[in-house]
Amino acid sequence: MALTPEEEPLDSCPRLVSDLKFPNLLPPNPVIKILIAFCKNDPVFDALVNASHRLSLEPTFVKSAESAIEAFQNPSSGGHHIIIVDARYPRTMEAEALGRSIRNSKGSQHTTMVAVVKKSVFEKDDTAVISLLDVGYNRCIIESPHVSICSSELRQIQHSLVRPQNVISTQQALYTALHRSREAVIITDDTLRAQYANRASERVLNMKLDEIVGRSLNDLVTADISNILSHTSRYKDYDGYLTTRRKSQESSQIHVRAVPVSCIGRNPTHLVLILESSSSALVSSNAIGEALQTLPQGKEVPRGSLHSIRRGSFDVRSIASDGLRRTSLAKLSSLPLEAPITKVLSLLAQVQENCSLEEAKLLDRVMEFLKREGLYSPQMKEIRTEDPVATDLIGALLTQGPTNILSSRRSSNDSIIRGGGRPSTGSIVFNKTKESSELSDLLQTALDWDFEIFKLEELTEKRPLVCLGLELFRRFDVYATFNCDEMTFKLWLIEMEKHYHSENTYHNSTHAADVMQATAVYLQQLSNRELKIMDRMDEATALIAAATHDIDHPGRSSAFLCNSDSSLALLYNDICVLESHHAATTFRLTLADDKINIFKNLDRDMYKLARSIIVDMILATEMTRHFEHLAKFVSVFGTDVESKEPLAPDNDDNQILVRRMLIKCADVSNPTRPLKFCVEWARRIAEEYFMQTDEEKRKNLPIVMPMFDRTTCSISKSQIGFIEYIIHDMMDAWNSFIEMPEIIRYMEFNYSQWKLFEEQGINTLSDIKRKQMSLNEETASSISLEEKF
Ligand SMILES: Nc1ncnc2c1ncn2[C@@H]1O[C@@H]2COP(=O)(O)O[C@H]2[C@H]1O
Repeated sequence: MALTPEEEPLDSCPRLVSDLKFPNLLPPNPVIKILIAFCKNDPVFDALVNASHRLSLEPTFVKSAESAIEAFQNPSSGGHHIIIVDARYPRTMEAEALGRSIRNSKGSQHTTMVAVVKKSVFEKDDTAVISLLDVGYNRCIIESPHVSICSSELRQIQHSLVRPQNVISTQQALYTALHRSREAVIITDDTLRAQYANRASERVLNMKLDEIVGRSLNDLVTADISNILSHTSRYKDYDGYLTTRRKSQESSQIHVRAVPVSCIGRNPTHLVLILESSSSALVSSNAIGEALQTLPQGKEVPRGSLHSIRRGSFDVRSIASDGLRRTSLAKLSSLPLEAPITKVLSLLAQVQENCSLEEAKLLDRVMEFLKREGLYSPQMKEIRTEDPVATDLIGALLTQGPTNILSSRRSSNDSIIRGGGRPSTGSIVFNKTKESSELSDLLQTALDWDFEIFKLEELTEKRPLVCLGLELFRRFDVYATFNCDEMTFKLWLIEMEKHYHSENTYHNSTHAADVMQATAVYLQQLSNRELKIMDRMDEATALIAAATHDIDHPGRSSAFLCNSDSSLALLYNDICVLESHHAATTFRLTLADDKINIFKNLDRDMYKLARSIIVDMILATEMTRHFEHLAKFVSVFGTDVESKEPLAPDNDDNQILVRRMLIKCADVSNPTRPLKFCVEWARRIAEEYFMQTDEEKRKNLPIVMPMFDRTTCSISKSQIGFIEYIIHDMMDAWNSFIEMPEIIRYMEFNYSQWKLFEEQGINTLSDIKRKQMSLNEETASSISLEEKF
């Protein structure tokens, strides 16, 4: 039968260590090295040498105190387990001085020092022996010329002194492990006074180590200590929650596991406390944290392996590894709960274990931010603009839901809700003469960035969407991709355009046609690049989304709809009201009539795909998530214009980012168009904003953008702010992806012109109109903008 390590004879297992119940950390270097410092080779010396050979020790011999110190301190010696010094002749070998020097040398704390003394020393009195012990010798032995006596002495020294020292020496490695441990560990005596604390406990308790060690647990946490002791004195682990007494911070809940340990005797002499605060929990899912809070507190748990001691950690697997918790959390742990952000938090928690207290505090703050909603959404206060018009505009664009009543003005007029503008139901009959050659000439330029959108509006009597749509759908093979005839698309476009409100100055079908045209130019540019970024289905769905992205827009913002308790705001719970309505209207109208159902020939999977792309793209035009979309795009594709090799979207997530960015850039492309278009769009949006403010005043509603008052507003300033805060960075990022430097050139030129206008006092709508007339004259006399750059 195999013997257990404890039962094996010591000689056959020289590295065995007494009766520790945990797996031993084996001492290094099983060969025991012995340094024998004897000034002369007499029979006593010979007997010791023979005995050390008999015990397979590795001896080194020196003849003086100096050479003994040198040999001991020599790094190549690798350290000696035993030093035997001849203390019989103090004049030739100063044993006490040598002992002192050795003990003062680095690395001697685990070396056993033995002095050989004359028999007469023992017989007289023990003062000489005590002096030797006092300077650091562990043992004094009587000189003997007999090998067997020396061998017996050495064997006893080896067992009673060297081996325990070897075991103790390995504690250094265990303390290092403990000190670097992720979990906070505090070891207290049996009265719960801290005797040891590792580095992680600094973070959990927010105290320095020297403030923790020596303190009673009562001073460190709020806890019913008697409750803990009542468990641990009966050799039961305690498992529960304590509240920290954090310095200059709010106190927080920590999970504690107290494990009683007995170092001497039968009763616990120490308690090992394993602490974990919520911020360093490995699994930061709130669901799990809450689940834990609901578990029984201060529960007695069976004593067990090291594995079960680790249960204090919020690691799902270790939590689920024991009794009650296994049953209650088994389901949770088997669910795919880990989100990417959870992994990030977990990695940061790991970093936190090995950093300074200051760094750990900073990481705590970082982790708090990461746990918040809307990671990419800037808070309004972080956008600093001196100009109130820009503040108004950017604030309104980035804010969802009803206007904060405290931050807006109200007029005194009492009135009720404004209904959405009624879509015109007139059928589309083009003026044959206008439609003819001029129109077809214009459509030839359908993919030019300086496409004359307002000329198309005029030629089509404010119905540009159908004409341009048919042209672009043809160019991008949309009919083939959807396996659907041109007539269905024509009827569909007519129906969609009918649901744009022609009375809106900005959000009408000309804006839809303009966004669709920008989308087409971007698609064309992407397909010109070597990279296969968009397939035919991507192109078709992008054009369709652009055509309908503002359908049935009431000419008022979502905030207005929320403030006026409109039915749409009620339907969509004040969330993403308009964009949800545009997407829903697109599908509701399209599916309602087979004659216009452009999806009718797609199989179910294709239809689902097309629908999800279109809905996602329309929703992406919602401005409250502008910075989120932009930041995600930049984080994947960067903004390095110099980089010649654009990154291809290599997965579905990245493909989505490109589509969203594409429609967003098309939606607000007006500041990147030639100046005369840019100015006209600015005039149109300003007029729409003014109408909203007029109505808000009339109806005593909160005023979403108080600065957009037709009597006082500076349109130039609003455009400067819009370009600075919304357009500039987005177009930079987009240009670096698709390489269309003209959008940057136009944007920069337009920006400089708005600055000039502002200096010249060109601010109001009538100022802008006058400016437009002069711009048109300039164009007529063919002064190209390019020449002006
Ligand atoms: N030139 C501009 N000046 C100010 N705001 C603009 C301009 N162009 C677009 N916008 C705003 O940006 C928004 C983008 O989404 P919407 O089309 O819903 O509504 C648009 C306007 O509110």
